[in-house]
Amino acid sequence: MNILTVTFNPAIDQTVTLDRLTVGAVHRAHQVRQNAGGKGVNVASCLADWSTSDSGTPVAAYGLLGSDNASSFDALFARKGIADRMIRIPGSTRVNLKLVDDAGTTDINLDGIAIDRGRAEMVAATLESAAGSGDLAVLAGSLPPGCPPDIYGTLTAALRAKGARILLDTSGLPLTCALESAALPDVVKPNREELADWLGRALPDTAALLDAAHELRRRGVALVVISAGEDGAIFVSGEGAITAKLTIGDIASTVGAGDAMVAGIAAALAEGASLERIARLSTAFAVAKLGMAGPNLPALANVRALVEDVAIQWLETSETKTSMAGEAE
Ligand SMILES: Nc1ncnc2c1ncn2[C@@H]1O[C@H](COP(=O)(O)OP(=O)(O)O)[C@@H](O)[C@H]1O
Ligand SMILES: O=P(O)(O)OC[C@H]1O[C@](O)(COP(=O)(O)O)[C@@H](O)[C@@H]1O
Repeated sequence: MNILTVTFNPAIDQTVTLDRLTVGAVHRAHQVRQNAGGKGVNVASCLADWSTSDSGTPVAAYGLLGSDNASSFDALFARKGIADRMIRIPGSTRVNLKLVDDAGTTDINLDGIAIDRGRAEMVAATLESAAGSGDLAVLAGSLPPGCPPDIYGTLTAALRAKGARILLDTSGLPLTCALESAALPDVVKPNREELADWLGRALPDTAALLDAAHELRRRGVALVVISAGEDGAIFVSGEGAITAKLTIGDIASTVGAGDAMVAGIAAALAEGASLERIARLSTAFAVAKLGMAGPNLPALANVRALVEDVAIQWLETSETKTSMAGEAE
């Protein structure tokens, strides 16, 4: 099997570190760094780090890339052995600003290069011709201006017809369209705020997250993962429901933690893992990435050690759900 990541709207992340961000003030920054990013690119980057392990799976990056500033992407793909299937288009890939101060990270994300339906269809055609039975397609991130907002639903139907499974991580209108499409993804990984936006209600606690996950499961999504930053994440499938969490001391950057988690879910699915292994591996990926500046994993031994440390709590098992349903009858 292969893992195919899809990024219609990649980004170069420019991370500026300063003491305290004050709106309207002049700041002196301590440090600035840039890295090739965007959701599917980050997922591919973490998966490539993991693929040097015994259980690694080949990864290819699909999507669109501005030809005027592609060099950091070229270097990343070459350095990590990621198959580069991104279509170059005229213009510059957006630069997203990440302002890191002692209170956290402030994200300023731009729109991206405007495209027309034809460009989106070119990506779809490349993917359709590459995808095969048992592959996993990771559809990730926002969509650039001009891209049909229902492209993820269209792609899901087409890739499923080729025998691939679909993991979706997006937000806003593309998420709404994908969840209302006739072809639902096999796996979704929204964060708490993205899902709250879609539902139109806050998700303040575990009970609310579990309800929301069940709502998606009833629609037909097999595995629902809702990430909640430092509160960890909830994982719900036919096997039951789990929360998983790991505390970390020093955080280098929270940018890309969700993408690392998606990479961990993909790596676990490639192993044919149980729900608990999915929760452990993806939480370990996310927390391991928090200690790194860009979309990278540390040495594999460190990731494996974190897998053992993840705090798991079972909220439901398939047996408890069946017996509760029986009692209700
Ligand atoms: N401050 C943190 N402490 C511990 N774990 C964290 C922290 N921030 C993120 N994580 C881990 O990374 C995962 C993804 O982070 P989250 O912020 O929810 O995703 P996204 O980047 O998509 O918004 C979380 O579910 C959690 O496991
Ligand atoms: O595609 P979007 O939603 O605009 O997000 C793009 C941004 O998200 C990132 O992929 C990071 O995402 P996460 O922090 O959610 O993992 C950045 O690299 C990028 O700047």
